[in-house]
Amino acid sequence: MQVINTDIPAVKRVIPKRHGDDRGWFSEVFRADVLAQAGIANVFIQDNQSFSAPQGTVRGLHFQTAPAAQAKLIRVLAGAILDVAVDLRSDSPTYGRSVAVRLDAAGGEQLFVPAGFAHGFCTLEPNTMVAYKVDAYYSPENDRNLRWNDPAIGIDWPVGEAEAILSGKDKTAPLLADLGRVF
Ligand SMILES: Cc1cn([C@H]2C[C@H](O)[C@@H](COP(=O)(O)OP(=O)(O)O[C@H]3O[C@@H](C)C(=O)[C@@H](O)[C@H]3O)O2)c(=O)[nH]c1=O
Repeated sequence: MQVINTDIPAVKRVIPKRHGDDRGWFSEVFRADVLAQAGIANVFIQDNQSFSAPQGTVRGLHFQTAPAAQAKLIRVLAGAILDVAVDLRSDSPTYGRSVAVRLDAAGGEQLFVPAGFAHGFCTLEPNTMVAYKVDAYYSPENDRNLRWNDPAIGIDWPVGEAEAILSGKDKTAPLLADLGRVF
C-alpha cells in the first residue's frame, strides 16, 4: 500500500497493492497500521456506500462541522468518479483550493480527505458504486453543503450545469463566499 500526498498535502492518495494470479487478484484495501505510519491515524467508525445510476451524477460538495467533522477514506467498487476535496480550513494557505483525483474500480485507488475539507464527486460511468469510511457519525444538524460549481473554487468538472444530475439541496447550496468561517 502506497500513500502519496496530493498538491494539498493533507489530502492523500492511497494505492493498495494488488496480488494478481490466474483467479484474479487479492488486495488489502484497509490497513490501519500502514495508514497510521503515513499520517492517517483516524479511527473510522462508519462505512457508507452510495450507488449512482446515471453517469454525470454529482454528489457534493459536503462536509460536517464540529463537533461532527469527518475525515473520509473514499474508494470505488464499480464504475469511476472524479473525486474532489476543497480546503475549507480558514487558516490554510490553500483555503478555497481543490484537488481532484480519478478513482475507479479497475484501479482501486482511494482518496483520504481530512476534516476541514468539503468533499464531492462526479460519476464518470453509469452504475457507479462508491464506498467510504468516516471517522465521525452522520449528524444532520452539522451536515452542510457548498455549491459544486462555485466559480470562486473553479473545479474542472467533467459535466456542466445542463448535464449534471444533483439532489435538490445540492443545486441550491451556498457559495464559498456565503459560508462564513466553518473550520
Ligand atoms: C450522509 C448520510 C446520509 N444519510 C441519509 C440522509 C438522506 O435521507 C439520505 C441521502 O443523503 P445525501 O443526499 O446527503 O447523500 P449524498 O449526497 O450521497 O451525501 C454524501 O455525499 C458525499 C459526497 C459525501 O462526502 C458524504 O459524506 C455524504 O455527504 O441518506 C444517512 O442516513 N446517513 C449518512 O451518513
